[in-house]
Amino acid sequence: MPENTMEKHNIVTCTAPVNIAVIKYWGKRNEELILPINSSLSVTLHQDQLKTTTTVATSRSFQEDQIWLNGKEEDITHPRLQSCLREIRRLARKRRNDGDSPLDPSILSQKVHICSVNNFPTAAGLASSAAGFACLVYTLARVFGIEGELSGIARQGSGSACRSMYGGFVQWIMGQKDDGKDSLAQQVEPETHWPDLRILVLVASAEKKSVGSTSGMQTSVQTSCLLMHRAESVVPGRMEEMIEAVRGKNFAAFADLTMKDSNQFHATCLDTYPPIFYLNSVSQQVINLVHRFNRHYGETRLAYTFDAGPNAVIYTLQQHVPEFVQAVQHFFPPERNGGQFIQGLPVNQAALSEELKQAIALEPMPKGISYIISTKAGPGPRVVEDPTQHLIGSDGMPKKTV
Ligand SMILES: Nc1ncnc2c1ncn2[C@@H]1O[C@H](COP(=O)(O)OP(=O)(O)OP(=O)(O)O)[C@@H](O)[C@H]1O
Ligand SMILES: C[C@@](O)(CCOP(=O)(O)OP(=O)(O)O)CC(=O)O
Repeated sequence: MPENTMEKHNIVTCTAPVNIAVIKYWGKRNEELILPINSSLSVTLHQDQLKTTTTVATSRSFQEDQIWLNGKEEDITHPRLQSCLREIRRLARKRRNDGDSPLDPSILSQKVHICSVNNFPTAAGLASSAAGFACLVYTLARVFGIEGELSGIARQGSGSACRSMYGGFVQWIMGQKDDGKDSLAQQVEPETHWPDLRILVLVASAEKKSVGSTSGMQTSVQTSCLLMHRAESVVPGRMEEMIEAVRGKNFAAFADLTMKDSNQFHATCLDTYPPIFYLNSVSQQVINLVHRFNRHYGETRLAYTFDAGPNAVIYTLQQHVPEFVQAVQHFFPPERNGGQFIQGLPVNQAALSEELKQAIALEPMPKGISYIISTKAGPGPRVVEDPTQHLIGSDGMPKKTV
């Protein structure tokens, strides 16, 4: 690498959030463009707890495009990475040709080095592909001087990634066009809209999952008639109801829809042939716990939702968090000397009443849940201004600490 590499390379670092859908995306009508068979809606989680950080550098001295993910070099020829790179370079070229690019035009002929880390387990059903591709597209756009709508490009990395381009409450409108130009994410309400909403990620397993979302939903589209019914006759109405519940901060309506939609998504997995099982016995116990907790109080105080894995994500209001966390600790007793059971936003101590314990009445499952991440709704992708945070060093390679 020549000594003057540093002067010559452009470098930008950004972070992007995870999102957890409350109306699920499952099934594509176009695999290559990643166009869904139904609209979906999610909450963007706060980056103080869960985030991807990505640095992109360009230099005349780089021989080829390269990517390192969590310290390991990955295959840059992956079609979805190629789609994102191609679309960003295409837009950059268009800006240059239109004469409105602020950039040194030579950047368009330069190769990129991309280095990315997730501060949570990759491919464990914690939506790493969503944060990962949102961060990649956002960072590339900054490097290549592109502004404006980017969710349509993030979508081509991973469908759910388009929703991570915005903070707060976000819908992905499925669109109708064959070229996908109208299949975009849109913010419904910002992260400040519902300040007492809390999100708890119950990590049941940080193992890599058995059936990935991409192949799982392909088999579902091919074999499940329940999925088609869901997409055509159930989701359109639910989207409207969910937007209304979010806008009105109606927790009971939000929570009931969230649970029903998660259950229907897992029902379509069971209706897939051969069936796909993402929930395990711990997930089922969490479902029971939530319903019994709600029944005891005669109102919906908690909602669960599960993506393509066994980890439960709980939506609740701030005032119910301490008691729920106590209940989880009681029915899933953690390892004595295990690490911190509750990570993220601090949770106050609470007493667990005998009445509630008896109402829940589950057989305890020791170590069923490894830890809980406590978080809330948060903002969309951000540029990191501090140059010491770059993941790529002055030699153009990932820093040793990455
Ligand atoms: N920081 C990142 N930058 C770029 N790509 C990433 C990043 N993190 C993850 N990915 C890509 O996403 C893949 C994991 O996606 P996968 O859909 O299997 O799991 P998931 O996103 O954790 O779960 P799900 O989306 O089903 O909730 C990785 O193998 C990698 O290709
Ligand atoms: C269950 C889900 O999390 C599925 C996410 O699927 P992906 O976005 O990971 O799939 P691809 O588009 O094939 O990359 C539901 C959701 O996030 O809406």
